[in-house]
Amino acid sequence: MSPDQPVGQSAGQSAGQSAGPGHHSSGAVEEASAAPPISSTGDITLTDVRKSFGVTRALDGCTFTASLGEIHAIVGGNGCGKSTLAKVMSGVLPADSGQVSVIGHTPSTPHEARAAGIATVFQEVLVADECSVVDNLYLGADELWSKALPMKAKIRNATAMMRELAAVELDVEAPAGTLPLSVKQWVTIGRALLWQPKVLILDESSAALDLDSTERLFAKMRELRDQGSAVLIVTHRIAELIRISDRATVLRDGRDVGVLGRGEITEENLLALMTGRSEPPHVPAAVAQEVLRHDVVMKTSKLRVWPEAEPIDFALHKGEVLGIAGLDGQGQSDFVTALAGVSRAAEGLPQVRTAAGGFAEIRGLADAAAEGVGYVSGDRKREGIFANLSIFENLLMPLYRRTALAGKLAVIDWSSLTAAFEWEVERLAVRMGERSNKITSLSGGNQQKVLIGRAFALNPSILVLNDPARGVDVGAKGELYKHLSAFAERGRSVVYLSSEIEEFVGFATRVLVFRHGTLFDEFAGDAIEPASILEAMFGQRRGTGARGTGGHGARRQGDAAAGPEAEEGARRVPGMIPGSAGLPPWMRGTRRAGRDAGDGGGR
Ligand SMILES: Nc1ncnc2c1ncn2[C@@H]1O[C@H](COP(=O)(O)OP(=O)(O)OP(=O)(O)O)[C@@H](O)[C@H]1O
Repeated sequence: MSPDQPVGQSAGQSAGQSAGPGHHSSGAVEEASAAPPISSTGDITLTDVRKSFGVTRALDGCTFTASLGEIHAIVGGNGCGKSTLAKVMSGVLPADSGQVSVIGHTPSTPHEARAAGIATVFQEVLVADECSVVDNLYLGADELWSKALPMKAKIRNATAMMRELAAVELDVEAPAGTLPLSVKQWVTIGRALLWQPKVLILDESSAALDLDSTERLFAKMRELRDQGSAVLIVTHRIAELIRISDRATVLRDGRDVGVLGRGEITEENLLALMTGRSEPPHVPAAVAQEVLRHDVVMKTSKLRVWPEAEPIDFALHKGEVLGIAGLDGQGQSDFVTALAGVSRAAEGLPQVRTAAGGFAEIRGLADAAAEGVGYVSGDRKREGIFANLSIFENLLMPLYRRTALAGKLAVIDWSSLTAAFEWEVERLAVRMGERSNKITSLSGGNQQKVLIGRAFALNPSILVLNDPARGVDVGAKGELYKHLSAFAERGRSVVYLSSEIEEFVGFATRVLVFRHGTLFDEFAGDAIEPASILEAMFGQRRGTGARGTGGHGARRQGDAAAGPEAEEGARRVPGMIPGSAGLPPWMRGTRRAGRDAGDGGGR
């Protein structure tokens, strides 16, 4: 640390000082208004920063100021330069020009940044799968204090840290590769927190976290802020951002276009600054009741996502936009991946209406593709992109065979492919350079748009989307809803799983809430409203009940009142450890309430 580094309000803790995991006690969740007043001194000051990648101007004269003791959001559309700004502050990328001062430092390497007390959690979940959790947590730490720390102490620290952050009892010596995405995300966050940073930068770090976990992350962020650190967050989850941020800086096309104070951070203001327009995104009116009278195009009968879960009788109608909600790990992801043929349910097969008017079973991806069922995953790294291929190939590869002239792969109809590419790229507003560039040259949100474009390009009759808008900016989300609604209005159907319940409002015609691996409640039309859906997710029935759902019996009536034992029993799944139902083997007896159980399927 340099001598002129401002000292945080708490703490007497210097950057890089090991606080140890035991230091990280969960603070009570309080609202942003409890924040200390923001100092006007620019503890973090970037002035007129420019950074280009070839012809792409990622930062084009960007100025950014944040203070110690605040939670400051960096917001903007996909590809506007947020991650680049985070990387410049973290010493990952050098600025081409402009001044960078982060608590008195201009780090030129990540190592320098870390030594100065700047810790960053990057957008992609960077975990070495083959290494243990403890090694992952201490990754990159060896040269400094952790070298002196005996392995036993590291294991103790790592166990305590994961217990506190992720609320799981982990075997921290086991390889991290088998962990679900949400727990891996906690490993990356834990790695940053081990340093008790003076500046913590979180780039889309709640994207893989469920509701409970996000609350724990918020508590941690507030704790750090109250201790005098600056917490900078990049997120597209507007509702979360409004709740947690003390200030927000909005970027557009590589420049800062406005700073909003606490009371000014509203979706309307953010959208106006991000897009330069003031009208909200167009969302067509719900056609909830009408659509339920349409033909059934997909159904399940007594399908069980887990062996001991209650069976699911479900019907999707022509023209429907069906939202799927639930706390993480309640079976909703297993359900939608089964619908799309990506995974198999424990019992039963989904059925889809065929062109001939009958129903065909979906046993796998080939059946799904043959019957026009498309799938978009929110976990693009694991289930979506081909990192070594171009943007063009990533969007259109599944079409190569279809468009091959005379049915031969060797003769590809490039002109129709190009037309399809241009159509999808334009309507999804993908911000990109050359189409031959690797897909990894795109920002995270733009990569996701390419995956969505791929699904549309296959012209499916049913589109199953598994949390597709992760990392997609609010403006582009509005566009996506518009395209999906238009798709449904043309007589197609949409199944849309989201971890952000606000996404359903004004978009879905019906929402099904999952709990304990089965349908728990249902909302349609005007009843689709975040607070009620949230209550249902936590076991309070507020909707019309899950119609057509078989055999919930007594537990359906008494779910909320049945008490912790009944709750635990209901979650028990064969092959899992009693008392930690829903948990894979790498988790031993747990205090987590099963809410954020690793949702291995489809994520
Ligand atoms: N390594 C790179 N090579 C080429 N272009 C890049 C590279 N990194 C970023 N870009 C481009 O710079 C622009 C800004 O990217 P950046 O990742 O900072 O955007 P972002 O605001 O974080 O977007 P998102 O919200 O989608 O994550 C984009 O157009 C992106 O394609």
